[in-house]
Amino acid sequence: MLQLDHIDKVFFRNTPDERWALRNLSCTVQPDEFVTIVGSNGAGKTTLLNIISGNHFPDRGKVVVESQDVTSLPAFRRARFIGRVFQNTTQGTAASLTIEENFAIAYAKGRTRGLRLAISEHLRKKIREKLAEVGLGLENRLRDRVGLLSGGQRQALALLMATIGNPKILLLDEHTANLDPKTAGKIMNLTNLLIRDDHLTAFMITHDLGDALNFGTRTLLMDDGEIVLDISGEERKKMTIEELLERFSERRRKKFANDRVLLSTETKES
Ligand SMILES: Nc1ncnc2c1ncn2[C@@H]1O[C@H](COP(=O)(O)OP(=O)(O)OP(=O)(O)O)[C@@H](O)[C@H]1O
Repeated sequence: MLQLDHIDKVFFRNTPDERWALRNLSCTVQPDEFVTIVGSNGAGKTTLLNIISGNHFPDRGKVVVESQDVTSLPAFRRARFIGRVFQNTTQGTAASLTIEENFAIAYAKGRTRGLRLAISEHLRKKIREKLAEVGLGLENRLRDRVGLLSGGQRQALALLMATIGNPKILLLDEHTANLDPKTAGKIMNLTNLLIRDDHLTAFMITHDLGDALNFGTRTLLMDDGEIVLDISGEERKKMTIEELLERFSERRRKKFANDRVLLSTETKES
């Protein structure tokens, strides 16, 4: 489904500030896989999503989606088959537009024809059905401005908008990090439902090691531009947070360092 082949991404190459965000990174992901990504500070997690989405191009290596080499395809051309949701709840939606106008834009994204923002009855019905499934009471508020909604409601909208055009791949960049635990739980349930029902191949960056192991089907642990651990199946089912951290230390000969990850682990333990 998705193949990342020997990817290097270097910022400020040949300057004193040279940064290797990704180093010779290879990874093959099958359809229906839901990959959670955790890593140390500056490990390259967001850069990895940017390489998949086409927001960044690799300095070396290939990105292949369903046997098509998309390495040099820009983000707007990939929007047809890739949806993305960000950490910032205001980033995925336009506050000054109504719910249905936001959906119309999301639906038109990546399509060469039908770039009109007019909303057909068919689309309106589809939006209502999707919103009703979420259970946030938004299905009867299609003409409300998105700026009036709560962070959780906006993030639910961002998720539905990212998937309304039937993408193949869904990228989630800490999309629950700015929400309170209860709302984050609801958004994760919705995420799971959408991934399962729409048969999406998904990637989710999280700073919560528990979520990384509990959600999805496979976990990548990253450090310094590389995948240190790639866990799935029975091994993953049995894996505890402590074991994950131990395995990291064994491999890298250092302690795992991500302030936000360690903070969220400590908060849960106390
Ligand atoms: N646009 C950019 N310009 C210059 N350097 C960048 C850029 N984006 C990322 N980097 C650098 O590349 C490295 C990887 O960054 P990235 O944001 O991918 O890491 P991350 O794992 O998502 O980090 P964090 O968990 O701390 O958010 C870091 O050293 C970062 O400073």
